[in-house]
Amino acid sequence: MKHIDNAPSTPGKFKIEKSPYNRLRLHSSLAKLTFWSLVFLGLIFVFFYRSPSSSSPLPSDPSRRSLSSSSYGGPNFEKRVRASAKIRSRNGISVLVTGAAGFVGTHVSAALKRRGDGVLGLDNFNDYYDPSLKRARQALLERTGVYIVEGDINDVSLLKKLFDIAPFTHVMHLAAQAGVRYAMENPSSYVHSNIAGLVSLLEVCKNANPQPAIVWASSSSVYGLNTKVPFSERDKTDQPASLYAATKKAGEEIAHTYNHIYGLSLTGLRFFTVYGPWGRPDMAYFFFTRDILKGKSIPIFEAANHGTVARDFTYIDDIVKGCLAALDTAEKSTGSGGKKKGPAQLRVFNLGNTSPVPVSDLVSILERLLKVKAKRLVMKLPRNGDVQFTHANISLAQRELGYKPTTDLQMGLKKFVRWYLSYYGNGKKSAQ
Ligand SMILES: O=C(O)[C@H]1O[C@H](OP(=O)(O)OP(=O)(O)OC[C@H]2O[C@@H](n3ccc(=O)[nH]c3=O)[C@H](O)[C@@H]2O)[C@H](O)[C@@H](O)[C@H]1O
Repeated sequence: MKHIDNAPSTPGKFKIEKSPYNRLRLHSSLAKLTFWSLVFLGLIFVFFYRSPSSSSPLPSDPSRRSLSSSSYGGPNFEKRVRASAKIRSRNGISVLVTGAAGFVGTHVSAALKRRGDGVLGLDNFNDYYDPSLKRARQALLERTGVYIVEGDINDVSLLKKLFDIAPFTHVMHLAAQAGVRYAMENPSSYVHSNIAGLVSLLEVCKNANPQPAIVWASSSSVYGLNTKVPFSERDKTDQPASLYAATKKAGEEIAHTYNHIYGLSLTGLRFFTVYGPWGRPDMAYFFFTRDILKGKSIPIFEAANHGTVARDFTYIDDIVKGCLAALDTAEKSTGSGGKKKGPAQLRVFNLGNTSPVPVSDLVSILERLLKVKAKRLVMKLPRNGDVQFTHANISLAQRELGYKPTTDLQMGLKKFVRWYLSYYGNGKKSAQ
């Protein structure tokens, strides 16, 4: 390094001297300079190629979120992937869970692991909301033996590599750009994750041998401006009210295509406003809790003419049961080598609670649980993609999956608040 420090900083500072001795010295200096420059460049090259991309915070630009698959590999990586994906129970399944550091992904991964299934997580740890919460979920899963590979669903070569190492029987696809209102701020992130990401995952699944069965997260938002309640899977879903909803609806159509052409077994689950411990800080119940504790006012939306805005809030444990039942009842894909060999299963289910609750009642329950009066700021429902109400008809899921939600909002929020206060230290530390 000393030689580099001593080297002239600009070529103009070189003085060409005429004597053979000086020429020799010059040649020798040039050789040394070239040698140490190469060593230096080599070190820079090694540093950039070997250092894990995770050491730097992920950029928020979704097109730059994908991590290079060249940074994955080696015997240690493969060993971890294999161990995590290994089935440890009779009749168990091996599941690739995308979005495993997310809210639903963490709970589903833990539940699968608990019953002896093989589980490998995949997550890009993006900064849509506080990544430290995702890291805490990751630590939780690691303790149960679930390894989360840090990578993006758009990284086809990484996905292929994972399928080469562990021939998954199932994929639980939960990685997505969530949030209804954020779609107006960052539309391209929805296209990147919910459309392009889904397609790259399905491309890899269709070529895998054997093809896995896929269960994935659609959304109640596909019902959009529907006014007929409760929402049934047979209802039309051609009036999405947000880009988020439109990308989830597009996902359902893309699923149809891959089922039709390649024989992939696909099950879409329309989740209805899922809440609970380890939840998402961008959701109303979560940031209402934070802001009530801080004494900040909370905006409560109401529809025209003081119309009630309501949601069919669904507790996470009920959703997990629905996800596991969907995996357990999924039939095998029928294709192989990218070719369809026969008709394959294609399903869509509502996973809701079937009892919509007005947002103002949600706030009242939180006030009681937190023992703090909320500063309510009632305002007109902004035109930002929100719909006035959601209400699931779950008879199909009941019949086919044995799905039966058991936790009402009162009980579910009690569990959430208990977790919130323990995680954020009785409100002293608070969610971002
Ligand atoms: O079922 C889904 O598929 C979606 O569920 C969730 O969306 P939503 O049902 O809109 O939940 P969430 O934002 O918690 O707002 C809850 C209520 O509070 C109202 N709300 C919201 C914000 C606010 O400031 N004030 C307010 O009254 C608001 O009008 C609404 O009535 C997921 O975020 C989404 O990713 C997707 O999975």
